[in-house]
Amino acid sequence: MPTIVMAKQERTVEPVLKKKAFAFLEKLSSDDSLPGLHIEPIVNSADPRVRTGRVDDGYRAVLFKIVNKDAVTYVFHGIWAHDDAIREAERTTLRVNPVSGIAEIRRVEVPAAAEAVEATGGFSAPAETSSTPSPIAKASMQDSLLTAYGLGVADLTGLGLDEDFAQGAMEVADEEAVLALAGDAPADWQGLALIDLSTGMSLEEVTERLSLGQEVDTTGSEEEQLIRGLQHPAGQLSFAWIEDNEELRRVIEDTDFAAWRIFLHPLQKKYVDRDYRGPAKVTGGAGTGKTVVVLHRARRLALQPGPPRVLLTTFTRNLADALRRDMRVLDPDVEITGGMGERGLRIAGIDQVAHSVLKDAGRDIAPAAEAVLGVATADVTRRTGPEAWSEAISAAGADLPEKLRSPAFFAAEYTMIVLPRRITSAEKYFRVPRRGRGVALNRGQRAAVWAVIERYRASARAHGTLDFAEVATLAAAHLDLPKRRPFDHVLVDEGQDLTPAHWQLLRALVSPGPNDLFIAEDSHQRIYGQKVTLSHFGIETRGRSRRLTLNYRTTQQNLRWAMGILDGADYRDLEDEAEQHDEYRSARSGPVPRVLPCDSLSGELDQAAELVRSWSSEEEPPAPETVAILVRDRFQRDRVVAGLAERGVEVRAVDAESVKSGAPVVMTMHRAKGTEFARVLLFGVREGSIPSSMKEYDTSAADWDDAMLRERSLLYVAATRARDVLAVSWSGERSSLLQDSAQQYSDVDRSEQSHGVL
Ligand SMILES: Nc1ncnc2c1ncn2[C@@H]1O[C@H](COP(=O)(O)OP(=O)(O)OP(=O)(O)O)[C@@H](O)[C@H]1O
Repeated sequence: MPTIVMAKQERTVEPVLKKKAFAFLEKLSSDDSLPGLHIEPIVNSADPRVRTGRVDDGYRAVLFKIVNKDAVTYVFHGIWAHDDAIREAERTTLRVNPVSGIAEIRRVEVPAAAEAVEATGGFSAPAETSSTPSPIAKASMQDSLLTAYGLGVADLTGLGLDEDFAQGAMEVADEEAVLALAGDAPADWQGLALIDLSTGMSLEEVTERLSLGQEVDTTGSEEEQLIRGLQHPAGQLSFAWIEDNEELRRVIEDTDFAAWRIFLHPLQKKYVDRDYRGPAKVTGGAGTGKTVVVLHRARRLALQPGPPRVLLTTFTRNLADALRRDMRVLDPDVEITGGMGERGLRIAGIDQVAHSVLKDAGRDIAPAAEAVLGVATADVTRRTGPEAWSEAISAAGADLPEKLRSPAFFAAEYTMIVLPRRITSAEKYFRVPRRGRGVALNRGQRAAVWAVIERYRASARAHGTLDFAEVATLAAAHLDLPKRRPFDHVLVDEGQDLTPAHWQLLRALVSPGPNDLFIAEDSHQRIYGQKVTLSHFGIETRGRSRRLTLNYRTTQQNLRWAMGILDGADYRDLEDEAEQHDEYRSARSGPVPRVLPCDSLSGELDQAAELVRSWSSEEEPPAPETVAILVRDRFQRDRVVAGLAERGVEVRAVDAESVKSGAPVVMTMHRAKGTEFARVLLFGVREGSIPSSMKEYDTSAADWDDAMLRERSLLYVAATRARDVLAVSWSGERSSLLQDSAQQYSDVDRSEQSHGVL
């Protein structure tokens, strides 16, 4: 039975052909001699392995047939109308790059005589073109980006890049030109290598990232070499081995061949497949495919024999729902279980997991409650409301210094110090080290603080409630006494937002050991809670921490603008290492973000209405639900929905529910975490809204700095939701977060705006 390898498609298969394409490939994978397939070689083709096959009367598939001993492999290149298919087949070759060993599909300039190819053993295709574009910005050699990094043509060809492509690369002077050239690279991996090098990455780093630099194995037949080339890690950017018919169906039926499901970056693939001796972590900017890695890895672990008990978790229920949907798309055959610790894969928000532990524990929760709260009972079903700290401060905070009368201070003190350290009495609280809290407390102040905490706990007990951090801490304590470990592997997405209680719970859910914890995080996207250092919770990822840097979601223009928001801020990751963002890059290009200042809210709403209208009246408008307006809070969200309705533009507020088709969406920036849209308007980016007034963080410089970092991150998260087009508006004073370099990349044109041109 032949094996099918899909080559990444430049064009999607037309919807009417999908069923036929699937039927064709299904037949081909069972028996290539079946009648009706009409697999035929092409006279005068540049590559003797090329074949065409009949999809229907008007369309043919172009394939390469590799016969390696008894095994037959077909590389599916695409489907074209009959005559185009023949032309494509005549001039296309599949070859192994002699330097990198990676398989590449190439076009030759002039169809070569088949005999000529045969005479060379059919392996070195004639006069290949790298389809290097000429309309790139040419520059003098001293202006070239790559020469500025000390690189020459030989360095690039030494990696395996085509000579003419390398020469073109030496002439590019700016990012736009790099992207244009990379988009037309002879092979995906060559384009990526160029983008990496043009951002200042060293040859060694590029070699490592793309698994280059190994001597090409020229042993065995040409067929064997081709198969190795198709299996090369960097070959996975362009070729995917299809395992079964179900996978084939999904690949064909998906509109865009769902690139993330099958064509992984070599680094993504490595982090999916690799076994780790303990906790491991993947970091990376927004849109670098961390979630994709976590999903593939969860699938791999869940499909192991046993099957093992696997948990895939994240910060919110919405995000967990999205992971569940994505897992169904990735592989509907992965069994998603509902119960705690059942064999198979469970996908749930971390607070849902904590709740399940307590629910399953029932009355057995008593020892944990005693250890965490100092009383042997806990009512586990209802949650403490957000007003509880204010009430406790009013009721028991008479002795508090003015600056400590802040619910934000108490929430942080409780989740960062009191709960993780299981403090149940004033005596213990007097002695606890409070490193990192940023505000020193003397004994008298500690007594005043503890009085409020006691009141908070007493009031919750009286109302029969627990807060989320208490639930997670109780769950962790329950699992630790004695050691109950409901999972074999735990994977975490959006790790930067988790609290100490969550990390204690995660550590308690799985025994330390191989592949125990796998964490995806981006500290630039922490929009909840305080900064946490993993090693304080028995989770040591040092030496097993890796970074993804290629953004698949957004354009380079949007990405640069978004990264400008982060400039100058001091971020640290979960290992307490300084974070950087200058390595992130995208291989896509698009318009520069629009910046739309307005004099009044009503003017800003006018602009938003006009913008959404103009997007929807384009020749090829985006699907309505792929347009989003992101705002600071729910109040503003409802105001935008009402304001646009008054202006005749129908948009839909989205909260906990998922996005429905049919109308542009308005959602808070917090809710937008983990989502993506073709076009995004950031609305109301003004001082006092983002960053907010920040009054409640006046208690300490450290709390204030951390809160400011979260505001910055929130705007970064919001800006990085945009795939293609980004616009930013405000009325009144522009947000100070935009004053830095984010502003300089933008396209502000007041004269255009004053004439109402968007
Ligand atoms: N190998 C790939 N090929 C094509 N598309 C990819 C690949 N990896 C990721 N993507 C796409 O890039 C986008 C971002 O991926 P993903 O959501 O995994 O990134 P992320 O790092 O988790 O982002 P964020 O931190 O912003 O949530 C998605 O649309 C995803 O489908």
